[in-house]
Amino acid sequence: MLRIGRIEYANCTPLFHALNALFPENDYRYVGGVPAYLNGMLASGGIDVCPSSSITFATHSDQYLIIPDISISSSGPVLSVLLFSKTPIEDLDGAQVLLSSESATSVNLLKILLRIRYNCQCTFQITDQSTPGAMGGNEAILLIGDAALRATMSRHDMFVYDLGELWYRWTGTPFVFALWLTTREVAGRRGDELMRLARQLGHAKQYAEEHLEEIVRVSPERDWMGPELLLDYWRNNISYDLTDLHLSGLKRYFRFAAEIGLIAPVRDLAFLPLD
Ligand SMILES: C=C(O[C@@H]1C=C(C(=O)O)C=C[C@H]1O)C(=O)O
Repeated sequence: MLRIGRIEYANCTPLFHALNALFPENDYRYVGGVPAYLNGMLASGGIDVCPSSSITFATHSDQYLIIPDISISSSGPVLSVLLFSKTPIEDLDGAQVLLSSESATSVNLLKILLRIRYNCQCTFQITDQSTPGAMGGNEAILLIGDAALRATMSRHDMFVYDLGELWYRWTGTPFVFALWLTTREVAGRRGDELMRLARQLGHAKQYAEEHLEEIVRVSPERDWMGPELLLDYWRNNISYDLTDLHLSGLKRYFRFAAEIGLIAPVRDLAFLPLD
């Protein structure tokens, strides 16, 4: 039985809903959590495969395999990866910035944007705080996932920067927040099951795109986001694609990350073979 990590954010709801609706016979075991937790579970062998922070691949590119044709990404605003700041981003030089403990990719994206794009040297502190109001004496806070969506719906008087949008305006390429990753070790033992899952994810992706209105009616996020905003988010912000253009954005992100010493240079992307 494959153990699959399930990110408990609104961005994943359509895909997992579709996977279960299309293939009810699957005996997958789901393990829910935030990305940072699931990244750790995949690394320690507690799960076999999951949508993982994309930078996870880069940290051990000899150990991980990418499931082809699927991601969590955006080409422009993503709506759920947001920097809330008391000052304009270009004035953050010397400031201390709080970083969501749930993230691995977006925290490094922010570091790249601050250093390379805005020429700001900041200090960073990881936090479990999930509202912009809780940043105390710090200058800014990075929130991801549902915490970011909730924060943007509440009242505040801060500058808000959408990291998907900043990246797209800067580079002209999509940003890949999450890749579906497995390990070479699991692929050696359960290659057939992973290939079947990869095929099912392809179908689920298409089904999700075609049934968003149905899915919104039964999704738990509808209660606090409202059906219109949730549909809009799925339709116009979140994408599950992983095209060549996405991969060029991903490689550019890895190059920037290596340039400022966040990771070692990544030579090649490695994919799960599909036959
Ligand atoms: C688009 C998002 O991207 C998420 C950001 C991640 C990260 O920063 O490590 C990991 C998985 C994604 O779900 C989001 O948070 O909504």
